[in-house]
Amino acid sequence: MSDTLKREAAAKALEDVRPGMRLGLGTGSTAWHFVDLLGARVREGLEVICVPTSEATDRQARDLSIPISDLDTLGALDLTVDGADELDSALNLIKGGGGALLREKIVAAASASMIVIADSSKVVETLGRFPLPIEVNRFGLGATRHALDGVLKKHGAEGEIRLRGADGREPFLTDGGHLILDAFFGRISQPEALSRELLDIPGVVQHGLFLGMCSKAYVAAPDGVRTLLKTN
Ligand SMILES: O=C[C@H](O)[C@H](O)[C@H](O)COP(=O)(O)O
Repeated sequence: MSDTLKREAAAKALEDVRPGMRLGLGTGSTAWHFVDLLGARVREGLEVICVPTSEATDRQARDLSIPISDLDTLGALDLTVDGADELDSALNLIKGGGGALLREKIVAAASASMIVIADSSKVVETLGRFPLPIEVNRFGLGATRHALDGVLKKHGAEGEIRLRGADGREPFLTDGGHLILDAFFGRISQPEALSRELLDIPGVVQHGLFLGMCSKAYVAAPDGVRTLLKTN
């Protein structure tokens, strides 16, 4: 996705921001543009209070003098704007390509609504082409992988599970100090059941399926930005 398209989707989401809102700020290269544009509006006098979903977004927002708070102080938010790795027509998502899925899900769940900004290449008929990020505790990794293998098999996964960043280097660590396992499903035909089964594994901290959380998506393409709304 070109930066121009990312910025166009981000600019559209900015139109939904009202003075006084408590905002969740997403993570990733598309959310970066939203935070950047929001920073310009804050400089012009827009009053909002924001909760970032990662250390990276926290740094970006502070550099732009965007007022920052946290969920301990605010408890609930009005709106979260975030990117996604995949979205389907029901606005179910795969997120976590950048490893921020746990904080992103906590912040989105605390928000009255969630808007996703993305380009049209992220829209899929069935989720699962993008490897599903699964955040796991370091302790008991072998047992967690073993349990995950069973879940992947049951759901007809086309591929395997990979520990992120582990190819000869230190594995990738999330902001919460956990590991990420990327699971290659190919297609996820029963996302709700898969979500429950993953969360039933004690070593799984969270996964990147965001089901029923997103209310609206702005999808940018060369011929303009489309608005997708949650139907159910
Ligand atoms: O962990 C990262 C987030 O879920 C991102 O929002 C997601 O990976 C999309 O990122 P990008 O906008 O860079 O494609």
